[in-house]
Amino acid sequence: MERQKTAHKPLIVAVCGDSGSGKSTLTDGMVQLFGQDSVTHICLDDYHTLDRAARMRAGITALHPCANNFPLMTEHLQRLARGETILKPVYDHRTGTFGPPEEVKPAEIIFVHGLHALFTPELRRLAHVRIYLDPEAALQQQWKIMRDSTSRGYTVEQVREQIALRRRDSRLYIQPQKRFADIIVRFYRGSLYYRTRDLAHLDVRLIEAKHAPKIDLSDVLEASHNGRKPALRLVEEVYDGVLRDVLEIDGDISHQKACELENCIWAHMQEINHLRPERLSMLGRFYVGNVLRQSDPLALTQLIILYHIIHARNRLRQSAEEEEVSGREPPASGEAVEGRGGREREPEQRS
Ligand SMILES: Nc1ncnc2c1ncn2[C@@H]1O[C@H](COP(=O)(O)OP(=O)(O)OP(=O)(O)O)[C@@H](O)[C@H]1O
Ligand SMILES: O=C(CO)[C@H](O)[C@H](O)COP(=O)(O)O
Repeated sequence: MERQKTAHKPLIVAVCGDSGSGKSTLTDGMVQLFGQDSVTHICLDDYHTLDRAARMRAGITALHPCANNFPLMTEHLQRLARGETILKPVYDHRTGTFGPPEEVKPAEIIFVHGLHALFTPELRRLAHVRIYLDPEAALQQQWKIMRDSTSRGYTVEQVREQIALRRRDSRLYIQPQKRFADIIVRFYRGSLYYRTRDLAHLDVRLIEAKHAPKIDLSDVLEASHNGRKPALRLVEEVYDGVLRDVLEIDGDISHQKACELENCIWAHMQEINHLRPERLSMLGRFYVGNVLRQSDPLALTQLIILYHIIHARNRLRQSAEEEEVSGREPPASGEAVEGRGGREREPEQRS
């Protein structure tokens, strides 16, 4: 297998969540910002074992582990992590069938998004940054109906049926992955959404795991005061029984304030500031059917996650340099960077 010469060990960012939870929307903006040729982007839907018709015949949903090729996706991520090129299967959502495989080369940042991106211990070990998308359930349903009925060849009624059929598998196989995330991203409908019904003005919560490496947002929080209440707030909240840091972004933040806060966040990422003038408009983009829209809360969310990614990449580079100086082999992915001590609990495996 060809080995790609990358100056640094690749950093893997896993973006996990249920169907229609906003994984592609969140990830695409970050990928476009770097430029499609500068990062590697994998969607794990390509590792389905059955096409749409075969799944229907077998009475299995795409969320069930048996409908996905875990050995192949794991091997491919291991290879990319080693700097090797892979030949990846391709699943075409427009037709519900597989297309010809495609060659994928590793870049220094590898985005992996999918239903099961944090499902196995090995997938979690490979990921340096672990994100889980957990929008309000009614919102996710609205998003999925809109997307599947405009670009995946389903009628609205068929999408509703699919959602009902998948509920059990989502609870058993997808949602338990939440507990392995460094950051859970929760979009939800707040007061401005209810006044305007505009998806560009959703509220967001970024819920951090206790073990998640911290980034310094103190100046951003300071700048977020706008007279009444801050547009960005860091609070402590009990989530899934655990007290966590939660960063709240107000859906009614003004565009001017959002730009001001974005400036503050960019100032923390000097390494990628050259990307900014040309590609700034890539952040916050989402589709309502076929119509392209822009959302300030989404752009801020993507920028904060980018800040985490750049922070993780710097730590990875630093630990690689230290290993080189000490003459030891660099340790494998996630744990080396995060310095996580404890063992993870497994998602519940039921069938
Ligand atoms: N942050 C957001 N703000 C507004 N709308 C959003 C947002 N995220 C997603 N959406 C809407 O939800 C739809 C589905 O999102 P997306 O395709 O990103 O989900 P996904 O998790 O990648 O789904 P799948 O796993 O089924 O491919 C989008 O086409 C868009 O209309
Ligand atoms: O849960 C999903 C993630 O995108 C899809 O439904 C799954 O990939 C199957 O795709 P399709 O419904 O287009 O056959």
